[in-house]
Amino acid sequence: MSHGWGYGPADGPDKWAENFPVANGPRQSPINIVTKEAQYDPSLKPLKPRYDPSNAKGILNNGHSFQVDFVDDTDSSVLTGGPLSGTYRLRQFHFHWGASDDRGSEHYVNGIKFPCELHLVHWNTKYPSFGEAADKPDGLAVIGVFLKIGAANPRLQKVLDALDSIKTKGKQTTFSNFDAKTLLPASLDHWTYEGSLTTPPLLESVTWIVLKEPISVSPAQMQRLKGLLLFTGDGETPCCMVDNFRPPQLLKGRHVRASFK
Ligand SMILES: CCCCNCc1ccc(S(N)(=O)=O)cc1
Ligand SMILES: [Zn+2]
Repeated sequence: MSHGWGYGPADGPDKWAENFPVANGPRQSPINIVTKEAQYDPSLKPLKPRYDPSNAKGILNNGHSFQVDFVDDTDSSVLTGGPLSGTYRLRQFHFHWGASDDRGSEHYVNGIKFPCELHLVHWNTKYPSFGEAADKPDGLAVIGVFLKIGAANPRLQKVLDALDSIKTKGKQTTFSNFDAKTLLPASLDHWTYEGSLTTPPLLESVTWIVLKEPISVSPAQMQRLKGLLLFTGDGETPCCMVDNFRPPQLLKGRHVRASFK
């Protein structure tokens, strides 16, 4: 029994507003980033991700992506700087991807799609927990990183190698000693805007920080992502987890700022 939403014709993004009316709200994500309209903001501070590899906890197939979860009961893996005031704790990271390499990312840049997009999810420690922060306008901060087809990325390997043990929905396994910082590109130049979760409950609580520089992924590495299954397996016909991305949403008057000239 799926949790009511997905990415298929019957339960996909065009249907989400039926159960999650905020889908038509004023600050929905993702968006198409039109770089010429992004204003350079010199007041944006350098982005400071400080992650402790020992906080990595587990890896889970949640039925619509897979996520690597982190221990977030102390300030040992945090994000500060950029547009953020205060301290945001790393909670999890996950990916969105396509059935073919011509699509997969959630954000576009000047209409360009990437085959995959990585999201590192953080919550504002002014709130007592992720759950408390998740529905506050300044509750969450997500770093978006584009993946571009090219040379194999050795830093993805440990994550990809773990996928064989979480092939079906609900499966999870331990995943320890992983430095999420190694998934970030050399440059932390970014675009930033106020938006939302890109999956239900689509809460308008996310300060988005989308990095300009992509990281690489090889076609073979992309293939391994596409091998993940949606279903628990028993009885249900297995179906590959692909095209788990929401299309770009209306800006509705929002402005995107750039941290670079
Ligand atoms: C209140 C419970 C919310 C659970 N939902 C988590 C979640 C985190 C990040 C994103 S994303 N794709 O915007 O980074 C979507 C959904
Ligand atoms: Zn995401």
